[in-house]
Amino acid sequence: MSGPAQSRLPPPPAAAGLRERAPAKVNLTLRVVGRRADGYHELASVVGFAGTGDRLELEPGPELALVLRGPGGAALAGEGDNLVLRAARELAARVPGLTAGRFVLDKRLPVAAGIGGGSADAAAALRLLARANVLAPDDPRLAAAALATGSDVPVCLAGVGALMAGRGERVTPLALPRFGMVLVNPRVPVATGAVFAALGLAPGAHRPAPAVPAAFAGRDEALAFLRGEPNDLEEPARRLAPVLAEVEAALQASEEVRLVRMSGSGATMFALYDDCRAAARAARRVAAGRPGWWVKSTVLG
Ligand SMILES: C[C@@](CO)(OP(=O)(O)O)[C@H](O)COP(=O)(O)OP(=O)(O)OC[C@H]1O[C@@H](n2ccc(N)nc2=O)[C@H](O)[C@@H]1O
Ligand SMILES: Nc1ncnc2c1ncn2[C@@H]1O[C@H](COP(=O)(O)OP(=O)(O)O)[C@@H](O)[C@H]1O
Repeated sequence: MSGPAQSRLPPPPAAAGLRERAPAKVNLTLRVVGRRADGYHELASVVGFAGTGDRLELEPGPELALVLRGPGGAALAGEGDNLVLRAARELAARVPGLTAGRFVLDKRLPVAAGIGGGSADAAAALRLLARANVLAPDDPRLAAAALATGSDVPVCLAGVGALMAGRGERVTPLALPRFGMVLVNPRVPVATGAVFAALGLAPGAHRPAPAVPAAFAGRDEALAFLRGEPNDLEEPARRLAPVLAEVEAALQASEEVRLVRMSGSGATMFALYDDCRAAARAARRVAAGRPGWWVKSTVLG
């Protein structure tokens, strides 16, 4: 594999390559249960995946390259290293002779939004490289490359509902009921590190980890659990992004909504509904008169 190149134009011809979806990650709960000596925080988070996300293609070949497309492609083009390239390099460092190739990222998710868009892209890159190089999905080098790329990449690599623990390296699958869901991002980017810093937890601190059921009997049982387990990053994120109060109010205005909460370090908020039609109705109402916000009606699970 030779050095990476990153470009936006010209658009490539239709790739005859491999394709993967990179779904948005949603932290349904997020408890910060400690802070390690290295500064990272220990988490306990129930994570689900949306029916919406980015899309990534790979044309296998000797060169590592990335082409950015889609509504969010331009914004990322000016940035330094993309997480797709970082993940590929982390895997190449662990798999001698890895065949890489040209990635084409269709960037649809808002960036720095608490829904792990970059982590989902990195995980999709690892899945594509695994397919191109005939690596087993449980090859430990994939897990190691995922964690070296970012704390959220292991759960995105699993790509199923899960309890995420530690810095993000412990992922235990957890079947979640299906919900209609609306994601709203007010287009205010929030840096993950800044939100953890604003939490102000002392190094070495410990809090009790929540007891998480092994399974949920249905939506009502899941909601009863979720309502009792908040997102500990929501309060510091609200201080950094006061617009979150407006987002919450807009989502709470629907009579059909079952739960409204922030995902990850924000500023995307999610709302859950019993079905897709209720979610679509709510999304239309929230989007009306707010052209600057990203509002997406989708599903959880
Ligand atoms: C908060 C979460 C919840 O799922 O999601 P996002 O809001 O980013 O989507 C994740 O833990 C984010 O994971 P990720 O975005 O991969 O974070 P990383 O790149 O590893 O770390 C970014 C920075 O966040 C802080 N960080 C991250 C994870 C963690 N468990 N403890 C931390 O303290 C550190 O300051 C680190 O330098
Ligand atoms: N493919 C990518 N998609 C999104 N962000 C990326 C990507 N590659 C690198 N980044 C960088 O990673 C940071 C975190 O992005 P993202 O994963 O969208 O946010 P979050 O961790 O809050 O969910 C961004 O600020 C951006 O600079």
